[in-house]
Amino acid sequence: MTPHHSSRARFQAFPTQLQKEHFPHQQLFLPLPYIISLFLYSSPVNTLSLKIFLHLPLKLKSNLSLIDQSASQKSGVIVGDDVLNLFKYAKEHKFAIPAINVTSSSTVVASLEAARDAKSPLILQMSQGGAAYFAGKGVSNTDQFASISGAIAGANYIRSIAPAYGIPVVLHTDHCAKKLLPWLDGMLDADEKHFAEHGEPLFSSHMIDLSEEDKEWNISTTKKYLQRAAPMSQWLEMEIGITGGEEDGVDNTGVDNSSLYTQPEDIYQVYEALSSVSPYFSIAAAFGNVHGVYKPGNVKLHPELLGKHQAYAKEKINCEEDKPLFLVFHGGSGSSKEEFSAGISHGVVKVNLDTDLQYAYLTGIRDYVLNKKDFIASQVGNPEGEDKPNKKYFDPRVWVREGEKTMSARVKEALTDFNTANQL
Ligand SMILES: O=C(CO)COP(=O)(O)O
Ligand SMILES: O=C[C@H](O)COP(=O)(O)O
Ligand SMILES: [Zn+2]
Ligand SMILES: [Zn+2]
Repeated sequence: MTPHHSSRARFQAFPTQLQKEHFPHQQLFLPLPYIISLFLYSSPVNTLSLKIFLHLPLKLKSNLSLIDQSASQKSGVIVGDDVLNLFKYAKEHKFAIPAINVTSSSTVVASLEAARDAKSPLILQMSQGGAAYFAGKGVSNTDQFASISGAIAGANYIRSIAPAYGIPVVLHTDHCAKKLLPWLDGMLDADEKHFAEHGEPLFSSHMIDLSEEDKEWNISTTKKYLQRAAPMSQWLEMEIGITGGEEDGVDNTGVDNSSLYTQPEDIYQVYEALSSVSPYFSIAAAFGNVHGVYKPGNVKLHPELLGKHQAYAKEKINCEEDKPLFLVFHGGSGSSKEEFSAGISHGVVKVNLDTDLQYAYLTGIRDYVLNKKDFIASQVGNPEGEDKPNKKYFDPRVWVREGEKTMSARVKEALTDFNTANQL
C-alpha cells in the first residue's frame, strides 16, 4: 500500500467513526431530527411540502448509505453527513478547505485539476453574480432569473464532471444579502425538487449573509432558512460581523471598524439558535476580513479572536470539545500563510479565495497574449511567414488553457498553505 493509499483509507474511515463518536443519536434515532424539523416549519420561508415528508424513508436509507460509502463513491459532490464529517475531520487534523469562486466550466476544471493533483477535497462556490455569469450575461436577472438558472446549470455541470477528478467536492453558494434572498429561495426550490427525486439536495450547502441587518433579525431569519435546509441534511453558512471590501456588488469599504470584528457573545447567540435546529452549519465570524487585495497595511486581521470565540462557546456549552464551532475565513486573498495557519488552529475549516485566483487566471492569458502578439494579430500571417495560418494560436482551447494553468497553480499553493494537500 502506498502512503497515499493508506492516508486515503484513513479519510474514508472517518465518517463512520466520527458518526459513532459524535452523533450516535443520529444512528439510533435518525427520524427524530426530521420529525422535529417538520414541527418547526411554521416559518414563512418554509415551502417544504408533504412530498418531502413522504420521501423520508428514502432519505434515511440514502443517509445511512452515505456513511458507509466506499472509496469510489466519495468522489464527486458530497452532501449531508459526508460534509459534516469532512469539516470535523478538517478541524481535528488542522486543515481548511479552500472555497473557490467559480464562474465558468473553465474555472471549475482549473480548480478540480489542482485539488486532484494535490489529493485534496475542495469547495466550489458560486456567488449571485457568478451564478448569473454561468447563465450568460445576456440573460435577464429580473427576479434573480439568471442567478437561479445559472446556479442550477453550474451545479449540474459540477455534479457531472466532479467524479472524473476522483475527489470529494462540496458544492456551495456564496454570501446572499437580504435583497438577494429570492435567489436563495429559488435555489432551495431546486434543492427540494432534487431531494424529492434523488434523496439529496442539488447543492451541498448555501451561505446566507444578513450580517448588515439587525442582529436579532439576522439570527432568526437564518434559523428559518436552516429549518428549511435541515430535512435535506443541507449545510448552511452564515455571517455575523461584516466582511469589508466589496461583495455582491455592495461596497463595504467604509463600514464602521468595530463591525469588522464579531463579539464572542454574538457568535454564541448564533450557535445557540442554530444548534437547536441542526448540526449542519458554520459561522463566518469577522476578524478584520476584507474582500479583495489592497495595499499592505490596509487590512488588520486578528485570527486570534477566533480562539477566544471557541473558548467562550466551549464554556457556555459546557462541552468537552475545545473548538465546538465550525468557522469560515472570508476574504482569503492577500492574507499570509501565518494568518491562515492561525485561523485554522482556531477551527477555521473553510477559506474563501477569489480575488487572487481571478488575477492568477488572468496572468496566464495575459502572458500568452503578450508573448504571442505577432501570432494573433490576424488569422493568417506571422513572423514565420505572411501566409502562415494562426489557427493553432487563437483557438480558445490554447489561450484559455493558459489561464487555467496559472489559476490551477495558485489553487495548489492555497491547498499547501491551508494544509489541505495530501489529506485524501
Ligand atoms: O470571501 C470571499 C468570497 O466570499 C473571497 O474573498 P477574496 O476575494 O478577498 O479572496
Ligand atoms: O463576495 C465575494 C466574492 O469574491 C464574490 O464576489 P462577486 O460578487 O464579485 O462575484
Ligand atoms: Zn457579508
Ligand atoms: Zn466573502
